Amino acid sequence: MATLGMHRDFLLEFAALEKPVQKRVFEVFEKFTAATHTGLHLEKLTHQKDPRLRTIRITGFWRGVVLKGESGDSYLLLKVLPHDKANDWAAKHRASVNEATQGIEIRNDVALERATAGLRALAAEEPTRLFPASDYPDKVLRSLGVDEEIVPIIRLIPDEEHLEALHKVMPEHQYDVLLGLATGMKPEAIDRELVQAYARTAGRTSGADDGDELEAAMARSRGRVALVSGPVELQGILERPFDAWRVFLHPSQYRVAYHERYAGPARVTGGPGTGKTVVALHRAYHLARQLPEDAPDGCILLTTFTRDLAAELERCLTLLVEEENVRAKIRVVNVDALANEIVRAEHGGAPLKMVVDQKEITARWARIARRLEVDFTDVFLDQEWRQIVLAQALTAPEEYLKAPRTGRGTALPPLKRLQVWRAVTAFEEQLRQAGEWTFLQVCAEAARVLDGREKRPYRHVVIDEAQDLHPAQWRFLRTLVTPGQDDLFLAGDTYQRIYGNRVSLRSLGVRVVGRSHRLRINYRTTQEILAWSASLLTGEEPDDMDGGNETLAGYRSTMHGERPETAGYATKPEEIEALVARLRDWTGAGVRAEDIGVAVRFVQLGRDIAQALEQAGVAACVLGAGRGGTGVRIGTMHRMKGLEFRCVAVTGVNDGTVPMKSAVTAVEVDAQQHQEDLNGELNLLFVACTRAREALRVSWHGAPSPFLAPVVNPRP
Ligand SMILES: Nc1ncnc2c1ncn2[C@@H]1O[C@H](COP(=O)(O)OP(=O)(O)OP(=O)(O)O)[C@@H](O)[C@H]1O
Repeated sequence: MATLGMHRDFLLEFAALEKPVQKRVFEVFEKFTAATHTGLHLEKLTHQKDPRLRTIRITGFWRGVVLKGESGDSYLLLKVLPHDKANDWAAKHRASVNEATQGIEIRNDVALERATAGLRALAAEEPTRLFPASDYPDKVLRSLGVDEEIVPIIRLIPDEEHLEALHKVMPEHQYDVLLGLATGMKPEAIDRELVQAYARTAGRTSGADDGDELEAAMARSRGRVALVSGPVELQGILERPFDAWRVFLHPSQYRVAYHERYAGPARVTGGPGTGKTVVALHRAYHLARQLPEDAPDGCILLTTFTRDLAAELERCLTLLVEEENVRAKIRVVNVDALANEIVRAEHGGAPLKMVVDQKEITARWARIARRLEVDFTDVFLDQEWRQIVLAQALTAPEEYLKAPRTGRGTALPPLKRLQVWRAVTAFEEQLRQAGEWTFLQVCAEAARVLDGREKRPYRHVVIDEAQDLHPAQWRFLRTLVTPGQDDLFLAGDTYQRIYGNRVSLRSLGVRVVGRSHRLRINYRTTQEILAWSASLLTGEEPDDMDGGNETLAGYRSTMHGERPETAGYATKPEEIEALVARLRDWTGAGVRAEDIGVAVRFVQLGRDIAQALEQAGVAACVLGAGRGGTGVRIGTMHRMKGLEFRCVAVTGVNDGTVPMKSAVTAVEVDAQQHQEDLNGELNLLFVACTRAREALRVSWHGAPSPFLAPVVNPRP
């Protein structure tokens, strides 16, 4: 049987075709997998750079471009284009095998020749070089897979912009390497992430050594080429062309997700949109397929922070895992709901009486502080309770007296600590007497319950959005699975931490040293949106939850689009009116209302916007308002976490609102906490902005948020 490979670009072009044409495409290419390809009419052009590129008729208007292996037994589907464009494409391009990765790569020879002439002329006048030989010797570039034809060209490039102009014409791997170097990655890191990753993730190679170079190269091109085993698989891929993440994992994603076995907890980190969730989903799938046959259903847990995110994970998992018996092995539920279920079962089955309203909790602390005459504010006591007492699971005053208070900015001598402890005891006692719980207490109790049992409920636990979990939640997660091989797999990004839960994984028995991997290519957002959003963070260096610092070096996107738009207004009604007009522009340009997100710092502004949209006849719904809905999605920045939209408008980014005063501890109460809270608020804005795939608009009324200073008044 012939080997059929599908290039990622082919799938993306297929996605944009009309249904009847898609059907024809399937009918044509199905024949390749059915080994009846000999009867297919593959046309050769008279003048072409690569004689192995052939075109095939799909309809009178559309043609496919196929790379035919020398042996005639393997084919790679590359493009589907209108007739003339397909011929033109096939005439100008050439396929080759990369020297470092041994994977297949395609280049536009004609455009490269033209670009070289242009760059030469430019280089005569412009002395700056992006890749001077003194910094990037030939030997280093060649070892990373930049070949002898490309090296002389890139020596002429003056800046990143000119490199980007070559994106679509030079071989993709070589462009990835050069962009990585240009954005600050070290050659060793590129070698590890882009070169070695390919070597380790070579796909199915059956028969590949028997002489067909194309088949072997396709098998080594993970992330760009998917090998298709037959018509059913072909149909499976073509049915959901927008979900390329199911099939085309980048090698740096693949090697993490499909690593055979980790000796202990492992972790994937990376900026927004780098595919951490995608990797977590594939990891769960991999683990489920590795289980012995007699493993019970639901023995792998896939979990995350909130109920909404868990629902999204569940939806994606169902897309990814088609085998029912494998899917049944994975249970998806959010951390708090699972802890609640365990505690509830332990305490007789009745629903737990939860205290969830933060205002109510703070008011209780205030009453206790007054009654006991302790001189601490309600906010201070609440933070001390959550961040020290619950975080370290302290149960006695002696423990609290000795406890380290890292992360808290006010020193507490022993007498003061005893005062705090009295307040904590009173607060907890009040909850106990009323039979009430807070979320974190439920997690702590669930951990206690499971700790006392011999058997752990899960074989593997995969955790998404791990950066926001509190130590009490980590302790609970730790008790769900026996420590050892593949026990915990974490996906998270400390730049997106918005709940101020600083944790040291090591101290919680989660050691990821040597098993932590960072993703750097953004698949969601354009480079313009990414660079703009990242510049908001300038100066902030988050920790990596493991004692080191995270870095944004090499974090990049290969997609391009418009620069984000910023706009300030005198009043709220004016800002909303302009927003409605922009949303109309977007829908008028063909963007579905559901693909538009409006992020606000507090829900009331969201409601005002929803009302204005309703009056303007634009369908909209406020996320988390308890009812589903259609139309433009309006949500608080917290609700935006984990979501993505084609167009995003972040609205009401005013001084005094972002950061939100009430969410930031006063500097007099605790200077360190004050800084942490400010970082949390900045991260929140970053999270909201990085939800946008194609267009981002940020607006305010009155004075703009101080966080916008780097972009609204760019420094010279
Ligand atoms: N290999 C891939 N091929 C195609 N699309 C991908 C790939 N990896 C990720 N994506 C897409 O990129 C987008 C971002 O992926 P994902 O949500 O997993 O990123 P993330 O790192 O978890 O983001 P965030 O931290 O911002 O929530 C999604 O639309 C996803 O489908």
